[in-house]
Amino acid sequence: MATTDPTATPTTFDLQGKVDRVESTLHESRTAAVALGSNLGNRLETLQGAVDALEDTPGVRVTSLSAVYETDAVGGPADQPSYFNAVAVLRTSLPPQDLLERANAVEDAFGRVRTVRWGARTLDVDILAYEGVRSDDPQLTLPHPRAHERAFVLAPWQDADPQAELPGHGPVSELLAGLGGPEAQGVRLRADLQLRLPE
Ligand SMILES: Nc1ncnc2c1ncn2[C@@H]1O[C@H](COP(=O)(O)OP(=O)(O)OP(=O)(O)O)[C@@H](O)[C@H]1O
Ligand SMILES: Nc1nc2c(c(=O)[nH]1)N=C(CO)CN2
Repeated sequence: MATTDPTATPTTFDLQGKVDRVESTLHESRTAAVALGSNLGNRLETLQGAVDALEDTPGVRVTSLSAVYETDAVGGPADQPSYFNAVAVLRTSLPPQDLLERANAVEDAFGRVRTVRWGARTLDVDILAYEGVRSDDPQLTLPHPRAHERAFVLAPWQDADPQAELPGHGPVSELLAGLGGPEAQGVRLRADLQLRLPE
């Protein structure tokens, strides 16, 4: 009888997973750094929209924002428009994989089309680091495998968090200095532009 009783039928509903999520939302908050880039459309509006969308995510709070940098495109097809790049520092209770899913959803919401590797895009959202987590999973490599060699990442990251460290590589400020500073890679501060930290 018990097997036909609907109140006693096993279900695929993942109650434990749900409980784990609620628990993590309530109790655990970690620091993550996220790189934002845009070289198509209204670049500033898109970066601000991405910041707002991240802040609107349950379990995510944007705690610090960099200045806006205009940067020469690195890699991909020649003659791409320049990028606007920025970095947001977050406190989040989302696990890394959920944060990546949200980052990809925000890219999609801003019309990101994936065709050519490193091709022009309305919006790129990369997770630079998540607390001290190290992972070589190709779906989510942490820290970001190319962050240490990219002035378009390091210069805004240093703004948003002057004490930032890239796990396994050292202080962001030293990595940036080691590249010859922002200008050596065509990274220019746009002091006339600013992103707003959500209220
Ligand atoms: N730290 C990370 N942040 C974002 N995506 C990552 C990360 N590690 C691995 N990935 C994976 O990389 C895949 C390709 O991402 P994407 O197309 O945005 O690359 P890209 O930004 O063009 O290049 P790059 O990885 O050099 O910044 C994503 O589908 C994602 O699963
Ligand atoms: N200047 C600049 N170049 C890039 C960027 C970027 O955000 N800025 N993103 C890339 C893939 O993530 C590839 N090249």
